[in-house]
Amino acid sequence: MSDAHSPLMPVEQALERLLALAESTPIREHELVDLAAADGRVLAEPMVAGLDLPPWPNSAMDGYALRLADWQGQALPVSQRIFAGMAPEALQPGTCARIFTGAPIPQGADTVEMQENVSVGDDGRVHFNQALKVAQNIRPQGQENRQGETLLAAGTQLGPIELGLAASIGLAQLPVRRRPLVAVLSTGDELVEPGQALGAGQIYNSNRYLLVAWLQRLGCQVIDAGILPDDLERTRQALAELQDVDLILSTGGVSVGEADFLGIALREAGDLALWKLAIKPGKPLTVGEFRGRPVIGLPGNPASTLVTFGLLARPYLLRRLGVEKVEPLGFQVPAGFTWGKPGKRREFLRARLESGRVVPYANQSSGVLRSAAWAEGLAQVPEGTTLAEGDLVQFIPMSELLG
Ligand SMILES: Nc1nc2c(c(=O)[nH]1)N[C@H]1C(S)=C(S)[C@@H](COP(=O)(O)OP(=O)(O)OC[C@H]3O[C@@H](n4cnc5c(N)ncnc54)[C@H](O)[C@@H]3O)O[C@H]1N2
Ligand code: MOO
Repeated sequence: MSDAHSPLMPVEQALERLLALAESTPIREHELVDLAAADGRVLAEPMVAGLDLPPWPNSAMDGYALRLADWQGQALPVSQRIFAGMAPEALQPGTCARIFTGAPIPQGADTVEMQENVSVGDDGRVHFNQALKVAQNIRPQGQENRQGETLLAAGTQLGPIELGLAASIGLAQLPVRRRPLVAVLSTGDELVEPGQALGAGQIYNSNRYLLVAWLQRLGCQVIDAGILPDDLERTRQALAELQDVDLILSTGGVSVGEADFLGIALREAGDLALWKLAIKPGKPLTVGEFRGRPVIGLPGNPASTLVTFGLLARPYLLRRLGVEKVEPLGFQVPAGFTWGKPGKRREFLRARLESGRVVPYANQSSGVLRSAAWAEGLAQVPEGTTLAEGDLVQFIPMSELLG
């Protein structure tokens, strides 16, 4: 437990602790899934090529294949036509073969000339108009990979590129870690589901939709536990219904308010710590366990939910699945703004790139989710610093966080 006067925890330390927790509760079970269903899943074993790719030398151009040693400048007759998908015969000595892109090079040929550089005589013979070099325009067998090579490490997050690569070596299914089962809880008597009428003092529950969609992108199976009422007994009942989940992920009720029934109910049968992080938005974060199940409680302000999930809960979940590289890629961009007052917390500004400079959304309140919809990424203003225009700031594209 930390009190109001304890120092704020640097985000690096929070991440380190969460990753250590993740490594102590890995989700190891595997399943085989069809490629078409494997997007967003995490590879459970190294992906090893069972064949050379390409499996045979093939033409990189539409043109003519010949054996360079057979050619002393004379026109060559065409002895066969080879389309992609055909199995050619060996090249007859003293001839060339008409060949198309992707078609196998016939045995005996070692050079391909593109059709733009030849002329075909009335007798059908092919005149090669330029100097030729052996192996030109030929994609050699195994140029992409050799049989037995590991193409993807275990722990790789699968996306369109990895799935294309798996297909290219003929794999129809891949072994992946099972989907983490995550229960999403929203807390707050003020919350109403979209589609319903708003009463006095009520707002729509936006965090639930943000998190459910995001978790699904990360390959999680989500139990949507809905909105918890600000009522201790009903909160206890709702928690009791969560069986065998890998993570209880809540939003709201983690600050110092008086209606933190989720926190009370979780503590009765678990162990929770309230961290105060040196980041803005996203200062309060609850971390612990309930009946042996891990719990992460994110702050309720929507931009705080976004930042803490993206910077902390996402890497935590990925590490539980064995993903090594869990931190988002960022790069340095000149600031298109000034920052006059050094802060105690590192600011993660919802920002855009305009003419190569970082421009923050005008209203950075943690209650304003629109700031993130407008933004292309998060720009970091380190704690204790001021910034002049043109100073470099770290920028994390939103796309790095969302998958
Ligand atoms: N006295 C103090 N007050 C607050 C502190 C503090 O240190 N001392 N910290 C502030 C910071 S920073 C944050 S962040 C918030 C965190 O609040 P909680 O996580 O306890 O969340 P709530 O109080 O339940 O809600 C905050 C805010 O977000 C709205 N909300 C909550 N859930 C949702 C949802 N599912 N969809 C949309 N909006 C949601 C809620 O209505 C509140 O407006 O505490 C500060 N206070
Ligand atoms: O940390 Mo809170 O998220 O600043 O509003």
